[in-house]
Amino acid sequence: MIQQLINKIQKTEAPIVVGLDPMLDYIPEQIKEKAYKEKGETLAGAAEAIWQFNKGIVDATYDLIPAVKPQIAMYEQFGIEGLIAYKKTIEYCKEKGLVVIGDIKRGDIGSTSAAYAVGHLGKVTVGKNTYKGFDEDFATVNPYLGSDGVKPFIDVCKEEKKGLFILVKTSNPSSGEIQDKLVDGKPLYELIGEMVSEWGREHMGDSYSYIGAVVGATYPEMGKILRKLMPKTYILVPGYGAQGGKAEDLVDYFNKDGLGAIVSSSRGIIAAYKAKNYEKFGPEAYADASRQAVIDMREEINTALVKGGIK
Ligand SMILES: O=c1ccn([C@@H]2O[C@H](COP(=O)(O)O)[C@@H](O)[C@H]2O)c(=O)[nH]1
Repeated sequence: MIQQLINKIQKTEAPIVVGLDPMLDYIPEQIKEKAYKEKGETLAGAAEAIWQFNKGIVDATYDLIPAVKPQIAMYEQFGIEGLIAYKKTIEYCKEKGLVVIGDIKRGDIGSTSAAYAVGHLGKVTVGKNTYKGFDEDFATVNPYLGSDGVKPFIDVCKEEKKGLFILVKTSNPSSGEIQDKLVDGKPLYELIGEMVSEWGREHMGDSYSYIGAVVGATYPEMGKILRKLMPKTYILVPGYGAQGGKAEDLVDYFNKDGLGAIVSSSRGIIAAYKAKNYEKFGPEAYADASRQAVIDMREEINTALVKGGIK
């Protein structure tokens, strides 16, 4: 799957993931009204609204991008109905040829991680039958329970030819409270980066490992260090746009081959119609605003890569 992701990045010339984080506040009134008319102001109504909203965005952007990253929390808040919308979104994105990165941030003791891995990336056996649960292509994993929490995900990825992005240095303001603490004289995120690189060495695709890392766009100095520490690791870079990450800060997350990083933006794309730059589109044309925001993000990143001597 890592090579498929790379091929799509090269084909679209867009090292970009669109984050599908459909908060009700971002969904235009006409979509919510229709969904509530059909299913009421209920969890089912909310789930219908987020599904229709996602569908509009995917239809408007799928030809420009390699991948999407649905954030499971935005669906889980609506209970089972929300999870059905999550699954429908995954299936639809795959039909459209997109790679799906499930932002699930799981990780637990070994036996529980194994169940998460099966449910999201693998197959479960029921009597004589086997079923795929959510069936994302990649999942995000929290490694802070240690290797027994990560290994079950790696085993399923090997079996299913899928991949992971393991949290190394997250984009949020307080990530340093834990992740920057010195352990044996080194920041914890560097130690985790070394572990991810080591796991990746044993699980290589053609040129990059299918065991990737998450490094936030909001910490470019650390991104530069981690790029060198994990040369064969694909880096998922959240925090672009709404959290303040800028294209010119991201050049050092890439390798000289122009690959090695994929930048994620959620609110900056899906709620673009609410931003000043795109307000001319209005809520009716929210999906066109998202399309324009993807085109602009691609241009910003590629221009920064050219200026930085990467492309
Ligand atoms: O370090 C991390 C890891 C994951 N995320 C997730 O990415 C999106 C960011 O949304 P924006 O609207 O583009 O800010 C969201 O789903 C986070 O849970 C992250 O931000 N930082």
